[in-house]
Amino acid sequence: MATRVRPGSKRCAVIGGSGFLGRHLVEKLLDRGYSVSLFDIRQSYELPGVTFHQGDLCDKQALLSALKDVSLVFHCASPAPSSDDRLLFERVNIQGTQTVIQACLDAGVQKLVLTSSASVVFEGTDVKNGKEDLPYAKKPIDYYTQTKIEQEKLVLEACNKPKGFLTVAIRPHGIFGPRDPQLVPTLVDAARRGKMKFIIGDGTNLVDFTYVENVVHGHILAAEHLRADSPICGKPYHITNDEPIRFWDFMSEVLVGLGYAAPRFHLPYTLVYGLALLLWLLTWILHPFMSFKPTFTPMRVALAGTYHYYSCERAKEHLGYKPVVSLKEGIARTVASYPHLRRGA
Ligand SMILES: NC(=O)C1=CN([C@@H]2O[C@H](COP(=O)(O)OP(=O)(O)OC[C@H]3O[C@@H](n4cnc5c(N)ncnc54)[C@H](OP(=O)(O)O)[C@@H]3O)[C@@H](O)[C@H]2O)C=CC1
Ligand SMILES: CC(C)CCC[C@@H](C)[C@H]1CC[C@H]2C3=C(CC[C@]12C)[C@@]1(C)CCC(=O)C[C@@H]1CC3
Repeated sequence: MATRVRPGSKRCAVIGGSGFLGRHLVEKLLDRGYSVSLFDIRQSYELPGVTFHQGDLCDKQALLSALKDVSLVFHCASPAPSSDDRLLFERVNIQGTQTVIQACLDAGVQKLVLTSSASVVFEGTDVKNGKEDLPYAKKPIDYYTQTKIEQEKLVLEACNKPKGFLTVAIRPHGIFGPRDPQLVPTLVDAARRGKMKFIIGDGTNLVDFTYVENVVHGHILAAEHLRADSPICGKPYHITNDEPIRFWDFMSEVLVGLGYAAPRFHLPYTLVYGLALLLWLLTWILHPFMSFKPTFTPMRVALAGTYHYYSCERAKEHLGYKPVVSLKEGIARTVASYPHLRRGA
């Protein structure tokens, strides 16, 4: 076992720090006086105060050099859900997270903050104001979510006060903001291909979308409250904007803000879900001969047509969490950050 790093040291590591959330987290940590050891499979930027370590988190030796003299680790790396690659999710999110935990123990790290997902309790049916005591999904919506469940269990079970290793999991939902490679680009791509004319279901389903800076704020609060005498050790926390919005109103605000028309015509949920399932089956059967990625996957249809919003009361009570950017402001900042995705650009 390595020597423990001085508690209270402001040197931390961000695994997945080159990604969308990771980079916002790194930027805020620097603002708050931390120095950052960034570990990622790719380098996307350089900043003073950040030491970049390139490597795969399944490689313990590579991790160990990034964790030297670090007391606090944020683990926010994952393959993208859209990669739809079961073996990759298992290797990185499950085996890789075991490696991260072992490397933290070997390096004498004291605190590990995992970015989990509120979807670990979502089975494709309505969740209204879901609290952290909901059971994990027995039938998760996809392989990505299945491995996020296993990953969260591993990290929370690794919390060990006698060993001085404390863990906590943050469960954000529908993260959006500048530089997001997923939500806004997928939406705009669908709009440009004329696929955003329809509302799935009656359009009244409420959903959480969380501005990235609120997610970052939740992570830093969790790290700074993680002490042996605090109630947060080994627990998961929902972090949302605390402003559930109709899924289709959110999509419309982003689309209209970027100059596209809002969806108007309604289609029954079960019809679209059935079609998406059929399409998914067809792409699976045909995948040896052709590669085709449908826009409307069963997972996206379930997310677009059901209620899924979560209570962040526990985070408010234990972490003093309160969103720092409202949904309206978050949408305005996001829309302004994508001039290249505007209609006609
Ligand atoms: N975006 C969202 O709406 C939500 C995200 N989350 C969680 O938040 C976290 C961050 O997500 P987000 O920022 O959107 O994702 P990104 O894909 O933008 O960031 C993840 C980063 O991890 C890197 N990475 C992937 N595999 C490895 C590996 N084996 N070793 C080292 N680095 C690796 C990625 O590299 P590369 O790009 O090359 O794969 C990328 O730089 C994830 O854990 C995700 O599950 C939770 C809820 C909602
Ligand atoms: C084509 C449209 C019907 C939908 C376009 C937007 C979607 C790409 C996004 C709407 C909800 C998002 C979401 C995620 C990814 C992007 C969306 C499907 C996650 C699956 C990302 C990873 C998670 O942990 C959960 C997220 C839930 C919401």
